[in-house]
Amino acid sequence: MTTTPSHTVSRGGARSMAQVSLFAALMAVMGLIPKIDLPFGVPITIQSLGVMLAGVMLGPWRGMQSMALFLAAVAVGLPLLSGGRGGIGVFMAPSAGYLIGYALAAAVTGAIMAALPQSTPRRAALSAFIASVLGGLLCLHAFGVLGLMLIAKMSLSQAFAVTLAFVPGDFIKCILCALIVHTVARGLPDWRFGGRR
Ligand SMILES: O=C(O)CCCC[C@@H]1SC[C@@H]2NC(=O)N[C@@H]21
Repeated sequence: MTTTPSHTVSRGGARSMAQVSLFAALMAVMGLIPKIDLPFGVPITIQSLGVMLAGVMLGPWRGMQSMALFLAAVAVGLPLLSGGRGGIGVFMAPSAGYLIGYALAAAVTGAIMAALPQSTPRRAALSAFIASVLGGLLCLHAFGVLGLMLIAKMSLSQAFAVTLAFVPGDFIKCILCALIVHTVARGLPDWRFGGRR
């Protein structure tokens, strides 16, 4: 019978925690890049690329944890959202649906990434693109639309029109995510995208 030494387990756990923290920190760094404000209260921000990256790089569970950690830091008042915003009030603003969606979209992105081929850098990049479009774009926007309807009291068609404005930019982020995965897959061939075992 083979047993796993306890130090191996704790080393894996520590590595996992470090990766979760790293992607939460990456979101904070992305928050330093200025947002572009649009009239309806939802800014253009690079942070949605961080959501996609957390999902494809860490997988559903740890990707979601990293976003939850980031959102918890924002909720307690750290000014980590683009433009230096933070505090519980941001979860009552028109963009709150997107914010809540960060954690769930990372989970969906990660789950899709885990299910798709990644045997070569090119396949991993294509899988990352598909996972980002479905999770980091479609799923995130679904939460955004829900938030706009519940908080900003928009109709479904108004909320849909608002979210459509972000699609071209977010599509470019999906391409960037795929390019980053391609680079990581070439440089770190052992990396398990989507948290695959
Ligand atoms: O910082 C916030 O208050 C949340 C902003 C949410 C912005 C959403 S995320 C998806 C879409 N893409 C963007 O660039 N902006 C919106």
